[in-house]
Amino acid sequence: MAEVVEMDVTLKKLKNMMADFAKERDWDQFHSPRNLLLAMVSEVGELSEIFQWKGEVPRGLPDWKEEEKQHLGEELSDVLLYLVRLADICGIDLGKAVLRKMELNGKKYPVELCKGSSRKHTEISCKEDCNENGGKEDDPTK
Ligand SMILES: Nc1ccn([C@H]2C[C@H](O)[C@@H](COP(=O)(O)OP(=O)(O)OP(=O)(O)O)O2)c(=O)n1
Repeated sequence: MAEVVEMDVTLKKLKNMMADFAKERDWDQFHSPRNLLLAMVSEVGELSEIFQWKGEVPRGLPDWKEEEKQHLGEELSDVLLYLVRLADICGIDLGKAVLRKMELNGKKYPVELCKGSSRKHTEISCKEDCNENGGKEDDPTK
């Protein structure tokens, strides 16, 4: 098995690694936005297959064999790598975008309204919880 070099992983490093990987193989021609999106979705399918028919599984997957966990890691990695590459090819700074999105998520789901509830933000009750606009607006960020 190939030796795995331990190093700090950043989105920027992964982006550069994927760019080098494609360039070395003259694969830039295949890495179009649509192709990468389809490749990522098919890897999501492979990821789903691992969980298919197993029913709910406990967190940490305590009963899974090492090979099964390794396989899971491989499929998760494929999804991540294609996602990083797709963002790059589309000219999206994924690091910047994800930090901005986390900030938006925090505003959309304020702790005081959402703690212990899995309701979608459109279902958070404004009538009881933020009645400044007569309950007309469901989205607390607007
Ligand atoms: N045109 C391609 C083909 C592959 N890869 C890279 C990104 C993924 O991490 C991995 C995907 O390889 P495969 O398509 O061979 O998929 P799997 O590794 O899942 O193998 P299999 O489909 O046989 O299970 O290789 C890539 O960047 N560009």
